[in-house]
Amino acid sequence: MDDEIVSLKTKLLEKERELADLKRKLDQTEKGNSRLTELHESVTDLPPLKSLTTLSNEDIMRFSRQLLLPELGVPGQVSLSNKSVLVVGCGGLGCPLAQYLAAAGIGRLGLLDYDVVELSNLHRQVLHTELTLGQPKALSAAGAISRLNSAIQCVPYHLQLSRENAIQLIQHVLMYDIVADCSDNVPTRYLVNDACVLTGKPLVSASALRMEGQLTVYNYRGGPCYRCLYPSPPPPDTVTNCSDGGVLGVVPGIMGCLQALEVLKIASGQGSSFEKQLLMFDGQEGRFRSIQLRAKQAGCAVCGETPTVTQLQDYERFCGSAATDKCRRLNLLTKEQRVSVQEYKEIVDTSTPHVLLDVRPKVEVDICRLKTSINIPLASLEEKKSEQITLLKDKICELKQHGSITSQVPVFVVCKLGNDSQKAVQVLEKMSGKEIEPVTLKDIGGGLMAWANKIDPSFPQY
Ligand SMILES: Nc1ncnc2c1ncn2[C@@H]1O[C@H](COP(=O)(O)OP(=O)(O)OP(=O)(O)O)[C@@H](O)[C@H]1O
Ligand SMILES: [Zn+2]
Repeated sequence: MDDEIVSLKTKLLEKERELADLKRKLDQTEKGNSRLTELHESVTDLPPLKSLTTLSNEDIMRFSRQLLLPELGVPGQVSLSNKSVLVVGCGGLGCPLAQYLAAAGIGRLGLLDYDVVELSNLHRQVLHTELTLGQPKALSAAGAISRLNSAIQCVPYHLQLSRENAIQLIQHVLMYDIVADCSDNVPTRYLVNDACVLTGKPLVSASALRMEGQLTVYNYRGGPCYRCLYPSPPPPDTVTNCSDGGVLGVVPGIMGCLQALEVLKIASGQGSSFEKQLLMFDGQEGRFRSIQLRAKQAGCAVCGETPTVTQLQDYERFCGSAATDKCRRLNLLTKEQRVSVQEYKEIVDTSTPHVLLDVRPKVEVDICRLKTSINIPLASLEEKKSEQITLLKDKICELKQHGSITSQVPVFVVCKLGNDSQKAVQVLEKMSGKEIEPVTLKDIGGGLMAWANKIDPSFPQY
């Protein structure tokens, strides 16, 4: 009976989570759509980008150092001031990109982001500050940009780019000339690509993770689009983002600056160096490499000769993952194999003998850990590293020797968010009764961040 109640409660919790996710999505779309309408009503008041042909004395003074470049000169600078750029994502790439475009005198900047500024953003998202924590990133970035150059038109969009609003945003009302993809998830990359192909805009795209970065210009002067190179999305669980893999702030800084350089070259009429090339930066080695990309594909679903994608799609379904990097939640186990953090707290409070296995990489364990845990990173478990497995064997042995457990030892597995720990339970299930003694395995749902949120507010979040 008790089991049935626990299982029903777990089911209810899962459904409540799903419902909360759906509500969040609905809320975002509704807010996004109404904001877009409001915004477009307000931006119709913006003066059209002037078809300037000369520079004012103030412009000459402000831009004097770049005006001296024969590659730019007065015609290039005038061209910049007549161009508009939509920046998708005001994070690690979008901040430096927007900063340099504004400083260089681009005519109009659209700054789009659905998220708000968090403390963990400040090491790399250099337009945001301690004073703008909690503010929408689009507004925080717009404030910083306007302080840098009040002459440019800066349009903040605090909303999620979606299939419903992308074409309208890029093509109608304000008409952006160039789009820069500074987002951090695969569905948004396909969405921005398709929207650029359907509206005929060049797309300057970059990414950064850990110590590495990449940059390409898509859909420009006969070059390939993103889909020409990646016709189908990668499996969702092979994609790592900054909050999982980490990133050194200066790496997106470098990539965002390179993106700005290509945007400025396109906007000033010099063309780009990367419409058929992929630039790769390795910050550890301090090395840049550039490789030739495969050409535009006649059979490409969106830019090919007989396209099948003629309007925007459901990209989350296409990619099998959310268009944000916030809520990737795997569901690999049965409810019997999982406990909530509250249930685990009871195990601790009642001093029930058990092993707590933390499967995060060592760098993360060095940041914070639960005192009683032992650490075997998921990768070591998967590789069955004997040294590490011995740690677990010894711990199981210890519990048995103390005589506190006569049946199978319960092993609770934890990680940061409750995804890797599920994979670890699957690996350990196969080892139980073979490489290790038979054990009862339970995953701690939501991981240490759920522990910090729901049980112990003094536990660090990262
Ligand atoms: N579809 C989208 N519409 C609007 N903004 C988006 C969309 N997809 C991603 N973004 C934004 O792009 C930015 C990507 O930047 P970055 O990865 O540096 O930031 P982050 O998501 O805050 O980082 P972290 O992973 O550390 O939390 C984020 O601010 C995110 O909100
Ligand atoms: Zn294509």
